[in-house]
Amino acid sequence: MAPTPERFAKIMRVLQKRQPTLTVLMDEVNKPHNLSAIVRTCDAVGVLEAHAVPPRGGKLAEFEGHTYEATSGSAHKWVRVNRHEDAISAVRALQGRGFQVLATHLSQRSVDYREPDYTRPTCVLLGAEKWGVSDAAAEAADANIVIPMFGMVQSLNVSVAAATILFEAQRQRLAAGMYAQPQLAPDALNALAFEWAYPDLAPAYRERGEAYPALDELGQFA
Ligand SMILES: C[S@@+](CC[C@H](N)C(=O)[O-])C[C@H]1O[C@@H](n2cnc3c(N)ncnc32)[C@H](O)[C@@H]1O
Repeated sequence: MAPTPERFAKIMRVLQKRQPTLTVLMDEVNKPHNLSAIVRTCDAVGVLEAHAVPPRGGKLAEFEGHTYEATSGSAHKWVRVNRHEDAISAVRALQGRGFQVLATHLSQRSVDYREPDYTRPTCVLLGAEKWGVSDAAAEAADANIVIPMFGMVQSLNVSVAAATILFEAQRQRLAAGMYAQPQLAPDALNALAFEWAYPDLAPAYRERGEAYPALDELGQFA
């Protein structure tokens, strides 16, 4: 079914602000409501796709499926979560794609989370609720960041920490004009627009190996 013009305009507005160079890597974040809340914040900030190492012993179906839909408020539909086997290989893969990886980790080299330049391609590495980011993953990261804490409790909830850091990234990127013009390449933007606007039609195109329709000069799919 074709989306209403209003719905289609909203899809285009959102995609024009998506930030393919900003992401998170969730390392064994194991509470579904935390995963959902982080994905929801990713959507709000404009993260295009997120990354996760599923908790050990957790069921893949739970991680990829419906258990985190409730808290995400459907955000999981708009932010793809890529699965990785382990944190170190995920960090290396993201660095290989040009991302600086900022591990949320208290160490001798930790800096205040507001110090890094988030206009660079950036991945924020978030740790598991119980044991945080491993020392090995923190070492593999390009920098370690912390949100200063002045209370009796030592750490924040992981989804709260993610939101705090991602909105600092949003603040810096807004100031740099990165939401004022599309960060996605035109072909990628058009493909996502078709997938979001026609979720019932897009799979058949992919199965047939056929290119999606192009946007015409009116910004509609021909
Ligand atoms: C509950 S904390 C983990 C606590 C764990 N006992 C530890 O020592 O790391 C879960 C995750 O939230 C994030 N986090 C919590 N407080 C933070 C802070 N003050 N600065 C940066 N990240 C924080 C980190 O990603 C952390 O791995």
